[in-house]
Amino acid sequence: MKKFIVLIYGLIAYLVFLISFLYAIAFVGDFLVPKTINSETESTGLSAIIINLSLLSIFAIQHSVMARPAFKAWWIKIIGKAAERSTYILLTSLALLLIFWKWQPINTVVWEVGNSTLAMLIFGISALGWLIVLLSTFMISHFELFGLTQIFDNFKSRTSKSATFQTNFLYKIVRHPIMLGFIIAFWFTPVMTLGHLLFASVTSLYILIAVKYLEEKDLRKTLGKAYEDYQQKVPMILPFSKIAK
Ligand SMILES: C[S@@+](CC[C@H](N)C(=O)[O-])C[C@H]1O[C@@H](n2cnc3c(N)ncnc32)[C@H](O)[C@@H]1O
Repeated sequence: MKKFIVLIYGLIAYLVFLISFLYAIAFVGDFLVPKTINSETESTGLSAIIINLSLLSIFAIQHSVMARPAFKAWWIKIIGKAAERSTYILLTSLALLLIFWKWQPINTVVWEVGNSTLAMLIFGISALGWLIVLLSTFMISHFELFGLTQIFDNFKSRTSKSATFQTNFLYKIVRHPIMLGFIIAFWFTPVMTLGHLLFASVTSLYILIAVKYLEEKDLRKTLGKAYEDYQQKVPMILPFSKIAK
């Protein structure tokens, strides 16, 4: 019975992730959904900036703290190994939905591309960014990354194998294609408002810091020389850049 509950819980977490991921595309792209990054302004000036920075900080803290091995080791004792990743995904998705819900648009235009062909091209590049994000998750192990492997293995009383270290496909070009995809998706917009610029700048800065000082530190600890060699050969986030580290 407990295994069945964990299975349902993990499936719900994955569903919430799918909703938040699809909503993120429409939110950042400013189309289709009722509330986007450039919706009607509710508050202005400093209060909007403070609210938005607070929302992004909640996400950053949740996303970074819960991903650390020490936190995971402690948290697994409480929640159980099978449900750990699903819980992480669920809380990450809820933190994202909170951003979308409470985001304070600041609609001063920073740039606007008038030429419709160029605007479509920029929009297309942003869509490519989202596609890179999604495809890269499958290159690592989509179902393990989102906790599905763990809940199904638990249901079938099998031991889950952790995802293997990937150095092929897009991981041959950069070490963090998922993050590169996000950066492309956030920056390529035909209409850049101050609110969108704040969102793109803060998230990009967070990505760079989290990847360099948290994720890679953990990966070096776990994988040792194999990861150090990978760092020497493949650039972190900027494709074809000479300095890998
Ligand atoms: C959200 S994913 C992001 C992966 C990577 N930073 C990226 O942008 O493509 C985070 C998880 O991927 C794992 N990871 C990072 N690089 C990996 C690789 N080359 N192969 C397999 N797993 C990786 C990390 O250990 C972490 O559990």
